[in-house]
Amino acid sequence: MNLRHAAEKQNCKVRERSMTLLKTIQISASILSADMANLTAVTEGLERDGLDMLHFDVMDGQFVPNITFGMPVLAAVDHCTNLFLDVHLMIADPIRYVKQFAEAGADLITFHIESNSDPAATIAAIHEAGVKAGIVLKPNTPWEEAIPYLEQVEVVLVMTVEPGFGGQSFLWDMVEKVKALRQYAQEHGLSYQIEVDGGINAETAPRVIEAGAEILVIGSYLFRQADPKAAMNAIREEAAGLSAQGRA
Ligand SMILES: O=C(CO)[C@@H](O)[C@H](O)COP(=O)(O)O
Ligand SMILES: [Fe+2]
Repeated sequence: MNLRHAAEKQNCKVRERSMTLLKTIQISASILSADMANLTAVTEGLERDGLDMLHFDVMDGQFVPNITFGMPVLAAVDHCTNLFLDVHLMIADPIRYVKQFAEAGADLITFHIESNSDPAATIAAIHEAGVKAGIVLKPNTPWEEAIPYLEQVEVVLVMTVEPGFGGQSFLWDMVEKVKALRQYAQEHGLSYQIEVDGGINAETAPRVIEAGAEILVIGSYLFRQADPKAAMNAIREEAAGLSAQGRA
């Protein structure tokens, strides 16, 4: 019995997942900062609050110094939510696990260009599994290294902290990287979306939105909020304001 079948045995609601990768700001909540003992309740609360995606930070203790969770946690959450599941693989050899994460319910799989897997083959494997694909760039990796893959991916994830841990401070230099990737997409008629991850909060969100980011991963800031719905809406309103001014 595969993971999907195992999880289907749980009496969770039937998925009716909408395609959420639209040209609007999307908030992806990093469950790294969530109360893991109450993940189902946390997920249901955020879904009610209008969250767009759930972000799974998968770490293997090799590619990054931390270890988190894998397919079983994803599969369990998948069958209890309609939210779009955004899986960020911080693992040494992502291509080995693509099929398993797809079966566990991933809607988007992003992997690091700095990992050991061949990027083109990994993107192809993700697409073959019926999942959207994205490449991730660490802060010190020049954005130009992504150029050979930009026609193939749906998402480019710009790390705005060093991968490995939640709760770090935003690296302001990364705003220029987002701008460069947005400009490249415009100049070449490409449709990938730019996701940013790390240190996103009410102060940094407007700056990355202005630069061209459309998917914001938010962990510690969101889970610190007494009213996450209000916090998400404030960021969306700010984005709408920037857009109305022609700044986003
Ligand atoms: O991928 C990572 C860290 O490696 C992130 O997804 C963080 O978990 C985001 O957390 P905050 O910086 O928002 O607390
Ligand atoms: Fe992440």
